[in-house]
Amino acid sequence: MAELSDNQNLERGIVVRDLRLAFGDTLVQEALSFAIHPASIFVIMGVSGCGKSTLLRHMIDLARADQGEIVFDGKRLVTGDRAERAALQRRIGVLFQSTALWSSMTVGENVALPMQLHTKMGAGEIADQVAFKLALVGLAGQQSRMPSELSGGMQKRAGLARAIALDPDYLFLDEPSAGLDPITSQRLDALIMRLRDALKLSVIAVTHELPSIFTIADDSIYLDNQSKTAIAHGDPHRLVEHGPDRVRAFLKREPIEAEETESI
Ligand SMILES: Nc1ncnc2c1ncn2[C@@H]1O[C@H](COP(=O)(O)OP(=O)(O)OP(=O)(O)O)[C@@H](O)[C@H]1O
Repeated sequence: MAELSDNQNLERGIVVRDLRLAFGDTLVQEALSFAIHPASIFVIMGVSGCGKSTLLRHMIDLARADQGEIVFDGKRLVTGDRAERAALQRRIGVLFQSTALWSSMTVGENVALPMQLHTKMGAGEIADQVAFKLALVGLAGQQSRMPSELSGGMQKRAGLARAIALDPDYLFLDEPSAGLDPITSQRLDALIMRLRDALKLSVIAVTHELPSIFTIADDSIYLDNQSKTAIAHGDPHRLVEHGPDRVRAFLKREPIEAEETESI
């Protein structure tokens, strides 16, 4: 992890320093230090239960670590005052695994909601923005559909349109391809990369879908279940050849050691 030292003071982007994640006395991960560059896709990977979602929840300020810090564009997340944290929240878009569209609202109303709640935009401007965001995710003209009428892949796209409603700089995705067939999953990967490029988004994705990892990740971190810390950081194409044994096994889908299997 020596390369991290070069990235510890990003003016733009996210820096995580010496983060410790625990539930009471139960350690999940510790000594996590890494940097995420602007307009890149960073994948958090590791076997089930290693702490990927827990790390993501800390990074979007839904949980507080007892040690370490998370810095967005040079500003510490945890010690920032309320106004600063609220401003930062607006720059973060999140797509949870469940997508969580409001089922009683149309797709258009779902995407409009963050703008109604957090901006002073008028109805016409919001309608324009909704149309623009839906077009960006390949759902042009789908405003009046109900979420239940959409396929799983379309629901993810609608969730993405809502996640980017406020033009965030950071987009967090928790298992974006979960439950999707391989083709739909591939299309979602292409969309995520398009959003990175078109909107200069920094995307932070939790996933253990190997095809997705190799397709979308500019950079990645592997959270190890045994040592409770990150044991690899970098481009997955490099890690699959030159990473530690457990990381190569994970990326090659080879059988993992018995002690690790027991904790799954
Ligand atoms: N609220 C909680 N209270 C106590 N322990 C928790 C809580 N949430 C998660 N854990 C534990 O923390 C560890 C990490 O969980 P987490 O969900 O972050 O893993 P994950 O890598 O995202 O797993 P998966 O890939 O299966 O979603 C697990 O051992 C889990 O049981």
